Amino acid sequence: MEKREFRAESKRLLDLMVNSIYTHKEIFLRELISNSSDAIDKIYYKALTDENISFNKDDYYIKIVADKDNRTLTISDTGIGMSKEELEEHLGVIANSGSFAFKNENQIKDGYDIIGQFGVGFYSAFMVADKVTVISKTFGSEEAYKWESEGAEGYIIENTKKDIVGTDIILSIKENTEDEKYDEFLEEYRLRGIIKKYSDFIRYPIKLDITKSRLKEGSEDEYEEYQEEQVINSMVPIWRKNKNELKEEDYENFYMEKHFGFDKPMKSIHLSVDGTLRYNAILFIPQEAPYDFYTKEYEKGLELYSNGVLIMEKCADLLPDYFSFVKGVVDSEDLSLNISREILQHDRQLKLIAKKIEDKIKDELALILKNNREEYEKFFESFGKQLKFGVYSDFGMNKEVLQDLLLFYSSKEKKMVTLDEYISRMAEEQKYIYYAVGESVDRIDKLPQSEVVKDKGYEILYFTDDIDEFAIKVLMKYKEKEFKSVSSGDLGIETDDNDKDNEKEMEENKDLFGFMKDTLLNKIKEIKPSKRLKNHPVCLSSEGELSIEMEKVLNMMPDNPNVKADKILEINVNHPVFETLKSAYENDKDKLKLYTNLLYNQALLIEGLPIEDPVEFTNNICKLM
Ligand SMILES: Nc1ncnc2c1ncn2[C@@H]1O[C@H](COP(=O)(O)OP(=O)(O)OP(=O)(O)O)[C@@H](O)[C@H]1O
Repeated sequence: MEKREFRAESKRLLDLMVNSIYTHKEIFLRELISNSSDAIDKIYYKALTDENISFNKDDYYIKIVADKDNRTLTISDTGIGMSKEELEEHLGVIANSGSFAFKNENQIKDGYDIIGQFGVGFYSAFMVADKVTVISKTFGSEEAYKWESEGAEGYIIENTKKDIVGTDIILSIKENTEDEKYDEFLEEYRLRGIIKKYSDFIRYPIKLDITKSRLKEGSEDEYEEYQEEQVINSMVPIWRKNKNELKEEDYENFYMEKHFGFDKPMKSIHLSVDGTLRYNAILFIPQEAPYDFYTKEYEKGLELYSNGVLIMEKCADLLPDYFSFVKGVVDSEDLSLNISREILQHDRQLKLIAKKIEDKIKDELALILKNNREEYEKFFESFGKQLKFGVYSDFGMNKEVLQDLLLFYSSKEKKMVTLDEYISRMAEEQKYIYYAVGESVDRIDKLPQSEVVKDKGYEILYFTDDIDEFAIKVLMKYKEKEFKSVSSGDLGIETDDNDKDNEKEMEENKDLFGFMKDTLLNKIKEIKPSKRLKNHPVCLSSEGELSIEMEKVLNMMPDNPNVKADKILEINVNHPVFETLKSAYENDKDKLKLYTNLLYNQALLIEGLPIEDPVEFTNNICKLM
């Protein structure tokens, strides 16, 4: 059987390339600049291996010139250039990468950051140009050649003149259409923006003529415009610099330049990892949450570079949700990129980097917590909620990572404490870690439910964020100690005597409690003598997994699930009010109904729940008055 070769239909292929590989047209400049940088790298590499060639850094640069009158944009470089054959092979055959071949032929391994590998980037020029002219003179040759193409129809190559070795790529920029303003690729500010965005860390200077204005000579009020050549790119990225050479100020400036935030970062972390997986990263933990941090609009992610070229502005896979506040950049030459120079999904390297970054952030936060408590508390005020969401989400998968980074307000210490600090202060006989839920510290302080726990001298953690109790339910235990709400049915601190008393009271007043329960119909699950109340006549508690506070939070959700906690109305049988109830039961059942409703509504109010019928409530009070 005869084996035949596929014949690529170049025209169709080019069309496909131009129109479907890249999401943004502006990418063409990144691709052409990367090619120029590769071309200079190749001369540099040759100079390293051939002593007859000298490499004077100042002679190597990339220059961008926009000519609005002729609608051309020229990208020139002083790189290695292309011979006639190379023009033919590299620009005449789609998906033939001279750079890839160069790397293989010269067995280039580490340290030389040649970017090209697929042999397609050049054609992205046709996204913005209807004609592309390449004038090139290769290193060691006297001849120069011109390659020219209007895209699908093919190309021509002819002899031409060029003084210095290198390549000029001249793009005849397309006319504007209704949807697309190609003009912008001739504007200084736009070109500068694209260079800064994608090619800021190309290692050779990228020069652009910038229009400036000055007073005309001899005139006091007449101005004239003139052009000044400027290097646009920063060249050496801060993350490739030696840590010892950098001051905190340098990191702060970078943070500002990158618009990571308006605050100063709380912490900057510089990672330079060498080994099987090589990468550099600069990470920032901000001090303050951006205004949109807790909204759906906020997008997490780190800037991702490969060999100094921007691949992705916000690579979400590099950060877990609970550290979404972290800003920064990661640069690695070991990433697998796809043809449009985007990162491959599920890239193994990326996963490894992400894991290291996560560990590093966690360690840094733990260190700040240990060594600079005040600073950590400020951080926690901004981002604590996010850490608690982290404990709660993914079925508690990350609780181990996060539990020691949590802070809660303590009834005893009157400040934020860690779970570990709580445990270290626990009384020997204390079974649980107690918490109370409410809107604010002040409100929780006044909760009647917490009286017994406080009287015992036990510390209570105050949960004032909606997420708190949900997170704790997922955590379940900390160092073998379970969490217990002060409003839960069984607090685990009563003595046996107390229990017996309660049973006796329940038995003796069975009919009274039965009548009160019937009065409240299905509003409560049970009514019983309280084991926890001291000075207050009533309170509400709950049974089961869903607490009253959780009911409140869930019912505030947009898709209001209308859940109900199993509520218990607890009556303080040692309070004078109980005597009043008993005598009403004997003498005036209507009054007892009134009292029961009042007490129930009082309990709702203390709990921060709305009373069902405020008008009836106030009328009832008036009746009694
Ligand atoms: N300015 C230049 N100077 C010298 N050679 C160049 C230049 N631009 C392109 N080339 C040659 O043309 C080849 C094809 O370029 P192209 O941009 O299409 O692909 P690439 O850079 O190799 O790979 P990628 O698709 O990953 O960018 C390059 O590999 C290189 O050999």
